[in-house]
Amino acid sequence: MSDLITPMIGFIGGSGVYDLDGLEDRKWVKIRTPWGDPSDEILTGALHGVRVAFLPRHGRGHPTPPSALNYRANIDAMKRIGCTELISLSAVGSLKEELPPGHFVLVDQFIDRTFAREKSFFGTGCVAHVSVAHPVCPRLGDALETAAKGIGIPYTRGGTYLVMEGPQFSTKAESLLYRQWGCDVIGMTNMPEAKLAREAELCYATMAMVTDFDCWHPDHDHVTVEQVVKVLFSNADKARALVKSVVPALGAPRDPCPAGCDRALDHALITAPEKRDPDMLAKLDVVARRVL
Ligand SMILES: CSC[C@H]1O[C@H](OP(=O)(O)O)[C@H](O)[C@@H]1O
Ligand SMILES: Nc1ncnc2[nH]cnc12
Repeated sequence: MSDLITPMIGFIGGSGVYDLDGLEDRKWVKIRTPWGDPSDEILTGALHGVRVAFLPRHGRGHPTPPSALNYRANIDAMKRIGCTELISLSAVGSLKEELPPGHFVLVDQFIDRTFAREKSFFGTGCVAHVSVAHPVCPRLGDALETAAKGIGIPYTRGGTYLVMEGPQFSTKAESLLYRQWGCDVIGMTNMPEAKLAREAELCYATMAMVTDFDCWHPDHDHVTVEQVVKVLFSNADKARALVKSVVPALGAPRDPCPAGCDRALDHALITAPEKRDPDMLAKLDVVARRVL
């Protein structure tokens, strides 16, 4: 029989979600990582006795744009503080008429069009290739779906999130192309975040919260921050309600992830032990501690 895991639920709050209310024993904690500093201190506490950690992705007050985020430090810091699973709360544009502003999408796939970011904890001195064929943990998806249904949030289960580099919004030609590709929503942050969560063997899921129709839409010739912010704050209130509902559902001691997210590195390392760089291994102390 395997040892049970006592979960600590990590939330990465996107645009509009800079704090969590209702936590017992609230404390903002500074975490340093071998990859540099995360976006901000991490808020720790408990909800209904379940340990929770929260990181505002862009920092409190939103000082950091998507391309300048230290995604490696963010994921490492969340694991270092003890998270066993990560739930991202993200603002997105909609690429489908049937996903209007205010709608939530439990995305299950990503197309990564980012190009100016560090995308892996591994590299020269310790090479690893993990599978991201299924980047979202279905167990977290089930819990988020039940919570969304329970509190009456309009949602869709399943969808593809196109991750663009930004910070500018898309051109109309790009937006139309992504629609042809069958993408559902568009944003700037969930890659390489989801890939890094997989490398760090953390279960990961995103609740994508639609703020606007991207510029493909006949009624939305331009996306503007003003337009986005109008919807952002009511979405953020729903997201905070979602957190309160999903945490108790995920809090019980559990078996290892049935989808294997927490064993992603089992067959990923390819560098021979005698060729591994000790400095690199030292940096991987938390991310890859189970296999090194
Ligand atoms: C303020 S709209 C653009 C911004 O919002 C999304 O970020 P996040 O996923 O952190 O909510 C989007 O990806 C852009 O970074
Ligand atoms: N239309 C859009 N494009 C990219 N990122 C977004 N975040 C919110 N709306 C967006």
